[in-house]
This record gives sequence, C-alpha cells and structure tokens, in this order.
Amino acid sequence: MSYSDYSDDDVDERYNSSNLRSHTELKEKTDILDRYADKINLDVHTTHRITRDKALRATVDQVLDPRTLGFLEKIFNNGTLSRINGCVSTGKEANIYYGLNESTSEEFAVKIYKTSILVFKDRTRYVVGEHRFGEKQSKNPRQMVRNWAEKEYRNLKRLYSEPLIYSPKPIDLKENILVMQYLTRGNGDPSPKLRDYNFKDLESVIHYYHEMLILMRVLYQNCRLVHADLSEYNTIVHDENLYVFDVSQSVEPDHPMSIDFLRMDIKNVNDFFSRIKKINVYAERDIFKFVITPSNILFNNAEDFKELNQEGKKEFLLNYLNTLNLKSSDTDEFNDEVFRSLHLVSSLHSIDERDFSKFSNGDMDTLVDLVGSVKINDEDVEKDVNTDVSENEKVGNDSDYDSEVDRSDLSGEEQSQSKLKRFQDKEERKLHKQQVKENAREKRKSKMKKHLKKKLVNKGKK
Ligand SMILES: Nc1ncnc2c1ncn2[C@@H]1O[C@H](COP(=O)(O)OP(=O)(O)OP(=O)(O)O)[C@@H](O)[C@H]1O
Ligand SMILES: [Mg+2]
Repeated sequence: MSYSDYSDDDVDERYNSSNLRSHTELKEKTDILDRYADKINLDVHTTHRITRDKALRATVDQVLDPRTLGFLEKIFNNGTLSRINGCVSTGKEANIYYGLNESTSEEFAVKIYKTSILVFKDRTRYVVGEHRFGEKQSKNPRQMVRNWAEKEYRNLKRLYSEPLIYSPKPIDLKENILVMQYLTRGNGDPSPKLRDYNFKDLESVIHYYHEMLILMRVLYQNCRLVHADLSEYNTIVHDENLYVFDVSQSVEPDHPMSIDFLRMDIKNVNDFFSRIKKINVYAERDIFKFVITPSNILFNNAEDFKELNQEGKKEFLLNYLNTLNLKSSDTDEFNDEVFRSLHLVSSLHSIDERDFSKFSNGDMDTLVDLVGSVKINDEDVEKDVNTDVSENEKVGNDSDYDSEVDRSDLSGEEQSQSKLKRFQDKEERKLHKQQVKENAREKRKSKMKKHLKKKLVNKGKK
C-alpha cells in the first residue's frame, strides 16, 4: 500500500497519534524516500553547489514529513511532475522546490508549506475576519496549514485571471503542496526578485516603481485583494515584466485590518525605491488614494478609461501617476508619518459610496473626512520643521523641478530628461538643504542680538 492509497483523512488519522512518530513513521519515511530516491533531490538548487549540511537536513525534515511525502506521491502519480530537483528557497512558512516533468520538460515551482505548528501560530490575524474562511477557522495545525495553502492557491488563481498584472500560473494543490509555473531566466535558474534585478538605468527604476503602484491598484480594484506582504522580495522580474506571488496572507478589502496592511505595503514599496534605489517617491497618502479610489471618481474621463484595451489602461494609470507631486521636503515626510499613524475606520469596505461621491464633488478629501478633525496644516508644519531656514531658502519648493510649463519649452529628449530628474534629485536636495541650514547657522552666529539692536536703533533716534 502506498501513501496515495490513503484518503486525506486516513493520512490524518495515522499521524495524529503521537506514538506513530516513532519507529513506524521513520520506517515509512525511509521506505518512501527509498522509492523516490532518484526523483527527489532536496539539495539547494543553484548553479554553485552547496554541500548538504545539518541545517538543510533539519529543514527537509520539517517540510517533508511522511504525510507530505504521501501528497507529493499523488502529484507524481497524476502526471503533473516526475521529479523534484533541488530547493530554490527556504522560507519561514514554506520551502520552494524546483519541479520537473521529464516527459514534457515543463518546469514548476513547488511550494511546500511547513507543517510545524509554531510557524503558523501568528497567522491567525490574517485569517480571522476573512469571511472566506468563516467555517474553516481551526485550531488544528494541519487544518491551518491546509487552509493557508488553499488560500494562496485561490488568490493566485484570481491574480492569474487578471490580464493587467502578471503572476505565476497556478497548476495544482494537494494539501500543503502548491504547484505553480516556474519563473526562470534559463538553465533552471529562477528569474531575479525585484530586489536582485539589475536595473538598466534610472528610467527602468522609475518604470518598476510605477509598475508596483499600478499592481497595488489593480490588485485592489480588480482582484479585490490587498497583498499584505508586498515588497521587493515577493515580486520577480521575468521577461521584463513584474510578477507578483506569495499571496497566502492577502486579504479582501472587508478584512478588519486591510487598511493597515495596505498602508504597510505602500510603505514597503516606497522604502525600497527611495532608500535603496534612491529616487523621489510619491506621498503615501496619494498612493493610498490612487489604490482605493474607483475609476469613475479618480478620473474625470472615466468613461474613456473603460473603453480602453489593457495597454491603454496601463498608459492611462501611468499618466495619472505622472501628475502627482513627488515628496520633496520634511513636511512631506512628516505627513507620511501622520498618515501611517492615523486611526482609520476598520476596513476599506467601510469607505462607502457616500464618501466617494462627496470626494468626487470636491467637497472634501476622503481620508480627512474619515479621520474627522485631523487636518494637517502644511504651513504650520513647515514652519516647525524648518525653523532655522529663512523663507526664501526653504527647501522642497517644487517649482525648480516640477513645472510642466517649464518643460514645454524643451525638446522631447530634454523633456524626458527633466521628467527623470525630478525622481533623481533626492540626494541633491538633501545636500542643498544641509548647506542652507549650515549657512543659516553661520549667519546666526554673527547676528546681533535683538535687544542690542533695539538699543542701538533707539540711541540713533535720540
Ligand atoms: N513561481 C516561482 N518561480 C520562481 N521562483 C519562485 C517562484 N515562487 C517563489 N519563488 C522563489 O522562492 C522564494 C520564496 O517564495 P515565497 O515568497 O512564495 O515563499 P515564502 O515562504 O513566503 O518565503 P519567504 O518567507 O522568504 O517570503 C521567492 O522569493 C522566489 O525567489
Ligand atoms: Mg515571500
């Protein structure tokens, strides 16, 4: 009898009893490993081989318990793949293996969720409040892992069916094993994560920044999902397109924490592009609006938007982003921090039609309305932050960088250079600002004290 002869419940039953975790389990594990010895290679999948060490063996044990091996056997038997050929990544919640179908030469990413209880304990906050898991919430760790894998599979299907974004094709799910398309740059190597991608130039950095923002909006508007762990580690550049994956924790907008997850995603994306890639980015609040506002409210000519094909829609969204101001001053940083700390209504779902229509009439700013009295007075903040900088030296005045009117006199090439420059001036502005502060400090040193000045003036009058 092989593992695939058991039903899922049989397998459960057999391994729920703790005394089976001894001799029988070990023997069966050895048996199945023997049977598939030439089909399952769990070494690190890399062009430069790393020898098997203790740590790796421990990880293997954590992931490939006999029960999981049983499900893997099912996947072999149904002909999806015939070999596991190395480990692509070992993560907190799952390992990714390189799977191959030797008769068709198709390659797959095989995500095997760890069945260890501890790792899944802190997952509750993503599942609680998720109506799709209403009846399925369970304290049984196996059930939890199964739910988790199923959630990722279902989310991945949603993403894959949306033509405006890219994600690996979901292929199969058996219990805690998810099989999907393998994103490869050839030779069995995975395509690079956004983090490791070799950006050609500044233009390409800005391009992928915009792609990330559009991705968040399409996920929200069309797939009704907030990723909830979006970053340069959970996106891959494959064939020059931005692919998103790792969606087990993604939630729908009516999840009680969707607003917090979305704000976190926006911050992560902005942090990567501003801190690591050193470009100027948009205010988190503007991005948030861009993501959650329906097209008929965000765009004046929303009817035209509907009629567009996929490419046209992307272009349209991109044009919208290009109209936003980039962050340029301490005030903007401060506003981002305030935005992050605002206590907003419990879910995006609560932003109802009423708010959106008020917003479209220009009566109010949706978020300000939602948070009631909290209103940031830009001027006050700016004064606070830049107390030692004189008015005309204030940094962050967009006029030198940003004006469409200025650009209109330029040739096409110059215009695009100028557009790029506004993303690039981050360091320049910082230096300039330091210099201005330094000058002001020097000036103050030789500045006459107010009371002395008054005395002298009065003396002169006499
Ligand atoms: N379909 C795929 N094709 C190629 N590589 C992939 C694919 N899916 C995942 N990977 C690689 O495996 C890594 C881990 O995948 P994933 O993020 O889904 O798992 P994880 O358990 O959440 O890992 P982590 O805890 O590191 O985030 C990715 O960063 C990526 O490098
Ligand atoms: Mg991940």
